[in-house]
Amino acid sequence: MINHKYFLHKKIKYIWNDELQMFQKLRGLDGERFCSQFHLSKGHSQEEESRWRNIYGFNNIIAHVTPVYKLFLTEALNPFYVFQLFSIILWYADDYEFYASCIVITCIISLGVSVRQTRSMQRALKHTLSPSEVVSVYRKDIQDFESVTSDILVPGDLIEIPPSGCVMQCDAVLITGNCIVNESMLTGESVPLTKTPLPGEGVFNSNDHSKHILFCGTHVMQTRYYDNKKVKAVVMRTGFYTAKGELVRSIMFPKPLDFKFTKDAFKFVGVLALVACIGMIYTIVLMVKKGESLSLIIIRSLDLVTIVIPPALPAAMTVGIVFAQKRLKQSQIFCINPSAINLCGAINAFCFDKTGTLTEEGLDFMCVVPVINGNKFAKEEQQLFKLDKKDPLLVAMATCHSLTIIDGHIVGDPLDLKMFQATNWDLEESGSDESKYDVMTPTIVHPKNPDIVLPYQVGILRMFTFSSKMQRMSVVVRELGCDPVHCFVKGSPEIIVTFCEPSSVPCNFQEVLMFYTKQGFRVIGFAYKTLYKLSYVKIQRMEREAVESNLIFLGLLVLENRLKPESTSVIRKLKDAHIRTIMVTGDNILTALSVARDCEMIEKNDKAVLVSARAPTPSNPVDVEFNLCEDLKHKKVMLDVEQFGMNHLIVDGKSWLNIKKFYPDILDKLAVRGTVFARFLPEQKQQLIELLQENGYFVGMCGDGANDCGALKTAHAGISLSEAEASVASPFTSKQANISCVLNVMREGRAALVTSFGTFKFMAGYSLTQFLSVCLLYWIGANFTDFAFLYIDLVLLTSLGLTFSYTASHWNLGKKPPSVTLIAAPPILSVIFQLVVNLSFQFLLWRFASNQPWSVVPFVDHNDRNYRCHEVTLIFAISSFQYITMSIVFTKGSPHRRNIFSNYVFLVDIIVCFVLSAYLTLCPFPWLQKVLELSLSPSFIFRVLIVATAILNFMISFIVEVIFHFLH
Ligand SMILES: Nc1ncnc2c1ncn2[C@@H]1O[C@H](COP(=O)(O)OP(=O)(O)OP(=O)(O)O)[C@@H](O)[C@H]1O
Repeated sequence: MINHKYFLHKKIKYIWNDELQMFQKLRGLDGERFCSQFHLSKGHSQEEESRWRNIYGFNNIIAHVTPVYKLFLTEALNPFYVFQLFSIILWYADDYEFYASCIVITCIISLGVSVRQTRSMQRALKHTLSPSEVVSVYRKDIQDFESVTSDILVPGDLIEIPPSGCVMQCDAVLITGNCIVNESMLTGESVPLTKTPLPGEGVFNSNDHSKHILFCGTHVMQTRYYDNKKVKAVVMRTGFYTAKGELVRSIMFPKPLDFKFTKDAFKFVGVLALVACIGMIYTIVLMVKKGESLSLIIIRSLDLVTIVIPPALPAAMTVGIVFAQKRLKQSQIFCINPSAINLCGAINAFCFDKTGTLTEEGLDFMCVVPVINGNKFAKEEQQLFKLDKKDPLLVAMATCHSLTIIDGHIVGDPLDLKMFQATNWDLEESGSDESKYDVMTPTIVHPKNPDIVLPYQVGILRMFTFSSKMQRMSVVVRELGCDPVHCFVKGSPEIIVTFCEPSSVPCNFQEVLMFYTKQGFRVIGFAYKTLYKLSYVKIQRMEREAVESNLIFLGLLVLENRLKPESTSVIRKLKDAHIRTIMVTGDNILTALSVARDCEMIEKNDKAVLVSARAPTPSNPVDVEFNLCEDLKHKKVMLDVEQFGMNHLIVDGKSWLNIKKFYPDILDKLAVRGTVFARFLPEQKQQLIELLQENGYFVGMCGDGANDCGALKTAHAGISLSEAEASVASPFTSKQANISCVLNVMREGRAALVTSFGTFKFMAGYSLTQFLSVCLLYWIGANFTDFAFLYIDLVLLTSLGLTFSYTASHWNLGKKPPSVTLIAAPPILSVIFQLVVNLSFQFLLWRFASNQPWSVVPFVDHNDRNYRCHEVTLIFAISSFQYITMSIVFTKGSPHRRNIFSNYVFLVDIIVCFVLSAYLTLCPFPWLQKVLELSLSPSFIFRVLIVATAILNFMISFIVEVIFHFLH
């Protein structure tokens, strides 16, 4: 047994590296190594395996359900409860026994609730994790496969993937055979993918070779290998180091979000601590002057600290998030990182993927445009049966895809599926009848209604899968009984022509391409070449570059990709809310522009300006052009983005790359003004999001495919449209397959954010006013009674508890009357009143929300600090005066002094209230604009309600005062 120094952090092991003299994160076999090493792997012997297990541990992802006592202890040690404990001791020492006892009870209850919540979350997570399965693993020592449970697997093991498929229990590199997998857990995309064996040469890189990796938790639906040989894979990562492990870790330990609001909240708590210090000094000076005992001075001054810093603040601020998450779940939107919900409320730019997100996943076949006579486009053809069955373009469409048959149905990429259906050919997977071929092929295709005498069948011998980064895929095929093999390549037309002999590309290629893309069609290019005397083995060894070179251009396939019906209205609503909408897509720039116009991202009368940039040359040191898209031929060269005013800039991936490299000073402007970013590679999508974030935007991203993963992860709020309930790709996953989930997420985000703001203000205002009152009372030689504290804190807490879920904030406190009969009345009245007010506020909020979702938020403009400050000041003022009024009635001081003071404050209270109401409703000049803007929104009603609540509370105070007067 090897002993190694290590520590575990969030389920990941960090091992001491003697050479580097530092701890290093443990990795699987994804470190630096050659691809050939995987192919040469012979697995482990049992002894080797136990040595590896000593380092990597068992291959299981276990989410433990922590015992209650442990959870209780862990929770009790959290600073909030430690602070509470300190306060409770202090209160007991200060003879506030009853109050302290009540707080002990509430603490125990709230501890119990949070322990229960954590346990139910842990149990739910545990249920989603599947138990270990039996796998067949190769043993070097016995030179054969043996069945073992998956939890003993270690990196380097050679395993067999069963023909009927399985759920992967580890990350493994495929070395022989093909696998059809569903990776929705990983990418959100539920289209079956074909995984092919790792090439034999080159340096292994887990990102670049992801098409050859079977990821843990993904579903292998079927495997393929010739002659029923075993499909083998080498285990690369196990346990929490795998893709599924990463997902579970991201649920268990969500990424802390760097949100300004949280930072500001912490800063504010710092300010409160400062206020507490000032209070302490004030108390010490005051009490020393009055000649109080040392113990009393210590207790009273520390007491102030417990008042100023509200210990329940962090807990209270998350309540809005909990409710938002629940409601999101009801609308089939799942969230694995709840703290991202608050961030959604601050989003001011939203990026959308095009295909499958704004437009339908499925496509409609429009036509093909074949090339004839060497290099001329023929007329477009909509009826493919008119083409000869051996026409290379038709054969390319029938063979160049990654379709497969599962449960008797042809499945795969929607584009491939539509293209194949249009050919009216049949697809057969290799089965019993493999004798037809000199070598066995996994898939054959042939025209429907085959010619019995001279059947025409084509076998697909090799496939290079589609990758967004390469924008193409290719196949090597051979006609049954014939020698030559054909290589067919299909992909984005711009890329395909770069691999073609220039003489085979029609000279009007750009014009024809533009003709279709301008109308919003999705255009795919085809090319091919023929090779002779290639054995099956040679074909299997061919490099992708050898297949995809010196090609002959075959023609174009035109498909229609319709807009989803919900897209336009959602985009319009986002624009109404002044949220920037951006399209970032892998498709052609003109197709993207046309879709952007259709969904009104670029409105009818708006101008779109195409930005194209090339590398500088000595004669042209700044080669950047800005062309108005309506008239591409008329080149309008300008160098300053500013000159285009509010026009929409559109740019493609190539120009973006050049701008990034050669003209970085205009990159920021481009990101800020750009509306359509087309032909973007997955990493460019991510770069754009990062750049927007650097420019101060809170960015959301909605996408559906594997090519959006990076962007979804980087965005503040990534929403993945997927059938899976959770994917590692993004914090949010929506089962609604359209972008209306964006509105839901943002609405809930805004509501949660407002609740957090409100709760924060309430808690801070509450503690500050209590602080003021107590300071005042110390000054007049009095303090709250035990019951007064209890009443203030508990009534408040009760009303808070009842209304947390619904309201942003509330500022009213009850009033303790002098006679026993009236003691209960104001608190009950107050709670009922608060409840009614808040429920009606909630009702109004949601009523308005459904009609005009974007006006519900008081903080429409988050950057307007003045506006926020004013609001805080107002509410502080109201609550302070109310609090002071009430505090005087509760004092332990002489009734005489209390009365005089009470009446005096009461009067000031009413005057202030009147002034504030007038200020709120009439609003002087600098505010007029804002108030008018807000007067239609419930936030205005909310303000009126606050004032009304305040007035009613004063009226209650007044009645109590009158009764008090009569009683004495
Ligand atoms: N199955 C496929 N085979 C060959 N080429 C394809 C295939 N699917 C897409 N392409 C080409 O590759 C390009 C890039 O594809 P990618 O999936 O990155 O983006 P997209 O689907 O066009 O758009 P979006 O990013 O909006 O989803 C496509 O525009 C198309 O020209």
